[in-house]
Amino acid sequence: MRPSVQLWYISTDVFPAVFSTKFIQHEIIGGYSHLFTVQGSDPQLMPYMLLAHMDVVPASQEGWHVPPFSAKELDGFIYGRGTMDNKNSAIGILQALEFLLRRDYRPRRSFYIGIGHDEEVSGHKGAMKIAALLKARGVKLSFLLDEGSVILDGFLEGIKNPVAVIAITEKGSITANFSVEKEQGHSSVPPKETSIGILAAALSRLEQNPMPNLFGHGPEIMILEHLASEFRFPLNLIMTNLWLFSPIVSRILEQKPSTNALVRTTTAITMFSAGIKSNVIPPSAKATVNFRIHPSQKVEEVLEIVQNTIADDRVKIHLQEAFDPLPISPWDNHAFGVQIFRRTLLDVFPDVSSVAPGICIGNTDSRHFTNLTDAIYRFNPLVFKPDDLPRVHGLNEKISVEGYEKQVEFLYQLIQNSDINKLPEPHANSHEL
Ligand SMILES: CC/C=C\C/C=C\C/C=C\C/C=C\C/C=C\C/C=C\CCC(=O)O
Ligand SMILES: N[C@@H](Cc1ccccc1)C(=O)O
Ligand SMILES: [Zn+2]
Ligand SMILES: [Zn+2]
Repeated sequence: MRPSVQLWYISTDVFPAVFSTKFIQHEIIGGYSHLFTVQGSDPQLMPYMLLAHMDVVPASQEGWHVPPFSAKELDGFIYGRGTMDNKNSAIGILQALEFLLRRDYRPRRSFYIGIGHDEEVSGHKGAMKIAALLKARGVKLSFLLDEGSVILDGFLEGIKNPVAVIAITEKGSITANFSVEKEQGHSSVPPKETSIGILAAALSRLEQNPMPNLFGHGPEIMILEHLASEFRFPLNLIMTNLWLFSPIVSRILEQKPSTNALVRTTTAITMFSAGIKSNVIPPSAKATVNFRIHPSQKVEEVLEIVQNTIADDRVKIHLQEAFDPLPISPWDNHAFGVQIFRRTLLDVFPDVSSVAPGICIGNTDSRHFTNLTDAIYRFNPLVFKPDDLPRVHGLNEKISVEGYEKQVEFLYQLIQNSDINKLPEPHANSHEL
């Protein structure tokens, strides 16, 4: 069935070579998502996949330097919702492919491009359907690359150079609805506790008692181990001796929200509603809490802690969505995807001094592809400074024109680098990365 609405930018007008090339098949999945199959010339080589999404979260009209859906350019930056998350990848992938095709490049290794339309609401109609279709076709992937981490610049005290962090797992998630019901009545004769008071106290206990700091129990410690030699003295000594210093380091990491997210299951009270009139005892109070689960925990363990912390059975818990952290993807010298990323980063980002494995603190469409490969990597070739992080889902999301060009260049090189059939022997130089 041909959907009635198609986004103008994924079209034959914008990407004429992509849409007219014989060895590329284009399909619309779930009404709006896109799947491109690029048939390589050598069927012996195992295919890979590039994933992106074109849907976005809402944007308020206030607080932006330019209207959030104008994509206006200001001082070398393109502003707009989706410029970092994740239209940059959706268009960047097609743009890189378009350039290669115009230069008559025929890939040797087949690959798939998936562009989802419902990532921000879990990807059940887009990415999940694409994954099911590929599975039904018997596809196995050598690796998959999606959004989820970036090149970090100035995030860690004591590291001078930008470092590429490639997420080898992503946190699990629980979205839980909490409610308290109590009898309605006249506010002149209030009970000792109202539904609002009971629920507010329970939520406050959740906030006041964060989940345990699990630094060292998951792959987050690998980030620091990989980056140890990047730190200036004496931090480098601390990072190379985490067996001794991890208690101090874990305390330091939990000070800032961005690094706190790496060391524990986070608790975010995101919605609250209650009350119907100023002189009516409220019959019910409701709240939504979003937990992002540390790689070393499971949904069940988190829920048990939640129950024990709330310790009040008048507070009812209803799960809206819950899934465990994702499996850990391979990270060693034989991991084909990692080799390709390293080499491509070396080609395109000479300033990046280190490539380290990390954790994606949000969730991505790639989590629907675990049946097709165990080598799922989440990485966008964008340089992030600390003040860029709040722009994702926030105000003034932007990408520099140069940054976007670098993203296209990265993908342009990555597609070509993936065409080697044998991994180069690791040599001293790439080892250091
Ligand atoms: C040791 C490393 C030090 C500091 C790094 C700390 C935090 C920064 C981590 C990640 C930032 C990267 C990406 C942007 C943030 C979240 C997006 C994740 C998934 C996106 C899914 C989506 O909402 O569409
Ligand atoms: N990617 C979004 C939306 C999402 C939430 C929860 C599960 C799946 C997707 C996020 O991490 O916030
Ligand atoms: Zn998002
Ligand atoms: Zn995203």
